[in-house]
Amino acid sequence: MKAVHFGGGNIGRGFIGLLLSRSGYTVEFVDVDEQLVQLLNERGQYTVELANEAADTTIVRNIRAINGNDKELVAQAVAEADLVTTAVGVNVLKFIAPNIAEGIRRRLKSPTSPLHIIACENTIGGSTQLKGLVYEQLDLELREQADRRIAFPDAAVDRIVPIQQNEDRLKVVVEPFYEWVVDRSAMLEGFHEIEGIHYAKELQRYIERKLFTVNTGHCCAAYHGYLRGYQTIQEVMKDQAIVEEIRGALGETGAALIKQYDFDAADHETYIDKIIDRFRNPYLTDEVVRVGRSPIRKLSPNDRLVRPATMAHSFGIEVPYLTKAMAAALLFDYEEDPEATEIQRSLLEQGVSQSITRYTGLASEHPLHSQIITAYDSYKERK
Ligand SMILES: NC(=O)c1ccc[n+]([C@@H]2O[C@H](COP(=O)([O-])OP(=O)(O)OC[C@H]3O[C@@H](n4cnc5c(N)ncnc54)[C@H](O)[C@@H]3O)[C@@H](O)[C@H]2O)c1
Ligand SMILES: O=P(O)(O)OC[C@@H](O)[C@@H](O)[C@H](O)[C@H](O)CO
Repeated sequence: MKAVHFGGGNIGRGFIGLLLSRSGYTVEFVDVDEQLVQLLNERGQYTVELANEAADTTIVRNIRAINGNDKELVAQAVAEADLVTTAVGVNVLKFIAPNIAEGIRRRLKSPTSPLHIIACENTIGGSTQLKGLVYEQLDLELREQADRRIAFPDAAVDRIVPIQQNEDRLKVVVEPFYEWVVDRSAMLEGFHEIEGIHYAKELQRYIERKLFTVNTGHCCAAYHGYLRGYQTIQEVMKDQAIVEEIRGALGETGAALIKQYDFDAADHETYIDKIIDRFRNPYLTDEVVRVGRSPIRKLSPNDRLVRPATMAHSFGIEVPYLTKAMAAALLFDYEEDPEATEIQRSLLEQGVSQSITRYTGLASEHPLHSQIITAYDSYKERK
């Protein structure tokens, strides 16, 4: 069995590649990083180390790689694959879609087996988004054929994999915890179950619980941590005042999730505690600027801050901690992050009120809008 995985980066190697290889797949990574592609091909294997006391190690074998710019090779790989997965970043999906579409075009010329394409990105409905981008490239007849033979099941993936600082360029240090949930209802008949994936009937509750707890908490840590000058999430978690901000925000998202999905309140509290412990993992060094990366994406209406806040607001739940985290996100002025610099330019040229509307979608008359401004002004004064 052959899996083609787009994005041989941290989560690609440290989680998706590892699980697929363990399940008997030959994994072909597609990446635009030439050096990475060359090394993966030279060695045909890499090491995954767990961030625990024993530093447990696994060698991932049966892997190779192709350059994402080689359109011909990528399309052919997709045409012949048994499974396609991605972990490139949600904003990159549009760049890989044309090659996936070409692969599908070739594949549909003969009666091959069904294909599942799973986007493992931190977003709601990532595979559905990818499907939309791929279908834009196909004519109606091919789309109808693809509807019968190609599926795009949505997924939620959870494992903290920081930016790597190992001497060995291919080695990845990952936290021990992992969760990969895939929408069972979207799988085509006869699919081969992958060991370690939980196939769930209703994915929405899993992805929202993950994104609005793990990722909401994580970005609160990053944005408040950045404001106070910390470099790593592990340092941030030693600051009790920030831990209170995180707990406050997760109390708000938790209340909304419990109302929306009827989660058991005690179980959800345990889920939050476990996540906060994961952020503290002393065997990891996770940079604040990685976790805070792409603040425009993180402030967008359907992402980890605004969506749970509007959801909570619609249930009559107050969200002072989430609005404070949004204000802190606006002040994330890390110069190497193009989205951070774009926000800073907008704040300078358009002012805070217009920038909030532009990035969060919250109109100036929305009650949360003024709360963000109040928090922003107080943080700005302290800066
Ligand atoms: N790292 C984590 O803890 C984690 C956990 C869960 C989900 N995710 C999600 O997984 C995705 C990837 O995150 P990451 O941390 O692994 O990032 P990363 O930067 O380490 O990896 C992304 C990889 O994609 C490659 N890439 C970029 N453009 C490409 C293209 N056009 N074609 C092929 N490859 C391309 C990059 O070269 C890089 O190797 C993101 O959506 C992220 O939100 C990350
Ligand atoms: O990848 P992002 O930029 O959406 O979010 C940064 C981190 O919160 C994220 O990568 C987590 O480490 C991961 O989602 C844990 O499962």
